[in-house]
Amino acid sequence: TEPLFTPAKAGAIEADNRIVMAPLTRNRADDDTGEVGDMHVDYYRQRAGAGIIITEATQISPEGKGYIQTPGIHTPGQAAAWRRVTDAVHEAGGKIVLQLWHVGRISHTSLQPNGQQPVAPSATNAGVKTFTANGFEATSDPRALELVEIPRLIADFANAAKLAKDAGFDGVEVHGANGYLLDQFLKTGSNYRTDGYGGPVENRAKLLLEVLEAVTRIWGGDRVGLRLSPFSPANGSSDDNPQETFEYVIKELNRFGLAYLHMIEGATGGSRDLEEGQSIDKLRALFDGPYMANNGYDRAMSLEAVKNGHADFIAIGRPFIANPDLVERYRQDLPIAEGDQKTYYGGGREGYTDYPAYSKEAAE
Ligand SMILES: C=C(C(=O)O)c1ccccc1
Repeated sequence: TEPLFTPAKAGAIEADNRIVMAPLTRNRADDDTGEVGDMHVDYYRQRAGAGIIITEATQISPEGKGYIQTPGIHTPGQAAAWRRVTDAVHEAGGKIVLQLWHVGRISHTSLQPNGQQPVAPSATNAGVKTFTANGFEATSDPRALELVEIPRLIADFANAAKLAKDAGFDGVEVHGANGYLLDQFLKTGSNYRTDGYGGPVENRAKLLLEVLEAVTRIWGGDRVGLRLSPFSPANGSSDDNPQETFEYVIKELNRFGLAYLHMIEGATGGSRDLEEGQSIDKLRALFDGPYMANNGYDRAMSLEAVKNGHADFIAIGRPFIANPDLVERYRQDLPIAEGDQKTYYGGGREGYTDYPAYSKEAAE
């Protein structure tokens, strides 16, 4: 058997195969309650063939929300709604972890409690757009978090991690990528703080490490993953020296005994090319635990990357939209269906739960 289809452990999480369903925002949660519903139960159950499912990004607090209709994990009602999803995935023999998300400055006042400003390490607008009830809108000017607010922010991550445990997940993934709050603190293009959380990389990495401390205390390191995007410009993120920044961060991760490191290799959903002096392999070599590679992997690349030892797991996103049985299709080398981009974000069951598993008839 191809190593890609053999069982593996991501810390304490036992996976039937090495193919992971990557987080995919689909904007179909109830916008008022932040709760998932019946169609999420079907959507995730249909995809339980993945070795591990990572849920769509899920905000840890009202302040951590940055788009319409993204789900939350900060109220008992949201946890109860997610419990229906995890029960269904487990019944179908799958494993599922929840991605803990705080958007930071990638938000809009209309999405914030009391129409307040989004929060960030510094009062610098990302200069990108987000989706609100009025469609695509420029992100609002954020305010800089006060030093005294940091403990409450860490407590919000801990509260969400606890609720995710109550909801029956097999683990959680901390979202440290794609220009959201934790990535905003890590990178020099968004963190201009002059206190202990800004300036040298040791300071810029402090919040991420304190969040990991809090979340692993609840879950144990072996059920906590972390997603990073060192070289991605997503959501207006940038760093003067990402290779240096992330070599430091990854070395610091090893003390937590994490379930896995989920690495976006290159630009999120885009080019895998790196600049002179940048090396994914160097970063990968610094991490002691299971390595989950992401960004543009197709069947051939996935087979190769696991076989040659580059990765223990391959996280694949968009192909899972229209191929609920992607693992089976890769196993048998069957045709891969294309998803309809018009129904990627927002809407109902169309383009969400109505993609069928492969069948000969449909293919003819
Ligand atoms: C959570 C996201 C990410 O990590 O990029 C996201 C958000 C909105 C649209 C696509 C992706």
